[in-house]
Amino acid sequence: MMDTQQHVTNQKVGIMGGTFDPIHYGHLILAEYVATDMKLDKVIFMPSGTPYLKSHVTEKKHRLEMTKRGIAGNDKFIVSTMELDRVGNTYTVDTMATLKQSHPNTRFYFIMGADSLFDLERWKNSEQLFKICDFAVTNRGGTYSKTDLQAQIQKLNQKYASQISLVSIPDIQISSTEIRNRVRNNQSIKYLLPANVEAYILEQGLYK
Ligand SMILES: Nc1ncnc2c1ncn2[C@@H]1O[C@H](COP(=O)(O)OP(=O)(O)OP(=O)(O)O)[C@@H](O)[C@H]1O
Ligand SMILES: O=C(O)c1ccc[n+]([C@@H]2O[C@H](COP(=O)([O-])O)[C@@H](O)[C@H]2O)c1
Repeated sequence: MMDTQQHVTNQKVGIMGGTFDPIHYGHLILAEYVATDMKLDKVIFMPSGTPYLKSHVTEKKHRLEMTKRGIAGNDKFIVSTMELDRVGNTYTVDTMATLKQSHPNTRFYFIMGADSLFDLERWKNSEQLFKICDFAVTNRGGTYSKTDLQAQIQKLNQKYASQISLVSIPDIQISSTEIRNRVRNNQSIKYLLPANVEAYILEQGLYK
């Protein structure tokens, strides 16, 4: 696991969780906007080890390398291998409980898109998760109306006393699925993700 200890004591820290298969500008813009709006000191990109709801996920070493390349050049962004190193299905509650225990004075914000918000109650031990960390959520490509999002946030905040904030970002329709499909179909993925990640995908022959 990367040593995050020295970076995150007594701070406000975002956790940008994802499969990152591959990382793209949607993830990066989301993390940057949340960091700015919530005045975060750091954002930890946390590639999921075994995302139990997804099938055919690319090897961990490739997703880690792409994530490292994707965040390069942003001093606020770091990568943790905590979930990649853990054995078994990846549950956010385990990650956040471990982080909270080792950094009791740090305020953690789990960052996510609206699709995740509507699944959140079905995540493992979500009631415990709501108590351990705050959430920063954004719309995703205009999928939900602002009213629906606000209603869902209000519902969860009332039911679980959770702290979920809505952050606005420009609508970005990019998804990792689309990038994988485009590579498979020999279509360009330029400008959907950082050039060094694109180069890595092509060098390694991923998603063919
Ligand atoms: N374009 C985007 N705009 C806003 N949020 C996004 C965007 N893409 C991903 N996210 C959010 O980032 C988090 C991690 O996403 P993930 O790594 O699964 O990427 P993805 O593009 O959704 O991948 P896939 O297409 O394989 O499902 C999720 O909470 C997701 O909602
Ligand atoms: O803990 C859970 O039950 C859980 C269920 C689904 C997703 N998550 C987390 O949500 C983040 C985004 O997931 P995904 O599958 O959209 O890449 C990632 O950090 C996952 O580990 C967590």
